[in-house]
Amino acid sequence: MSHDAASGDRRGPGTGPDPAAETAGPGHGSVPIVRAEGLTKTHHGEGAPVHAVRGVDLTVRPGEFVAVTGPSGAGKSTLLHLIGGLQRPDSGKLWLDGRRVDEYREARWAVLRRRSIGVVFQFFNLVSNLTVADNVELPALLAGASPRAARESRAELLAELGLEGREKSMPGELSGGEQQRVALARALVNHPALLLADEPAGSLDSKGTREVLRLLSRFHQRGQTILMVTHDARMASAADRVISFFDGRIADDARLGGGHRGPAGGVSGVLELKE
Ligand SMILES: Nc1ncnc2c1ncn2[C@@H]1O[C@H](COP(=O)(O)OP(=O)(O)OP(=O)(O)O)[C@@H](O)[C@H]1O
Repeated sequence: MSHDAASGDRRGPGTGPDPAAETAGPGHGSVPIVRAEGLTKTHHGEGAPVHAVRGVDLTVRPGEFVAVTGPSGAGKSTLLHLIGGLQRPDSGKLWLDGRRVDEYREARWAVLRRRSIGVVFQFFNLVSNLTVADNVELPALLAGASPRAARESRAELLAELGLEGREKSMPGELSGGEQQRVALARALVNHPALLLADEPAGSLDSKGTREVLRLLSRFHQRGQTILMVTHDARMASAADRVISFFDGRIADDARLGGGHRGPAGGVSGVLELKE
């Protein structure tokens, strides 16, 4: 990562440092991985405009596992897409690891996502004509890893995710649960500061759901920051914070007592966003 976020980016208002980070101070936690202020997004489809996200303020600190739940159409996926730069907000500000990103153009977002944000979707979105190994190695190579390093990271992750021996399989030959584990490996291969998961078990049976839940919890316990959209109360209960989203707004934001509470501060230097 450049030193922008850590030292304060002085390039002007469009790229300035997160004021929350500047005022955080010792004992108040480290630089948030995500900070959104007044984010809004309206979709203009066939019918009337849909106000999917209506002024969201949100801070996610390093190591947190945050679940966003709410009824269908509440705007959960839109919020996730705004945070991952897959859609642009109409207004509001967004900082990732202290760096102002809402005005980034697509090329810059692409670099940021490749290096620092892992994304898993409900329907896996694997490249169907690439092997499992190539699906996982590709983002590492695109991010500049040597072929050898990409191979090593892929082997380590696939072993960890119980997919040893499936390297040469094509995605279509795997079960849904296995495909989602490959998608998880792909999302994590560049050690992203932030993992975004949009209904990661939404198309899996109960065994696949348990498996994804177990893996997300394991990565979280090692310090992985996760923001997950889910309908599933059991999935949400694995998080240490649950945000209820309703009609484009945060209706409730609750910390769960039992789950692992990620390191509240001091790890930004480890889990920093790389650009
Ligand atoms: N690209 C789009 N064009 C037009 N309308 C959209 C678009 N994407 C989402 N919407 C609408 O915006 C609203 C919020 O959608 P979104 O997918 O963010 O909600 P959600 O809470 O994730 O729903 P679900 O749980 O069903 O996935 C819905 O009414 C949806 O139909």
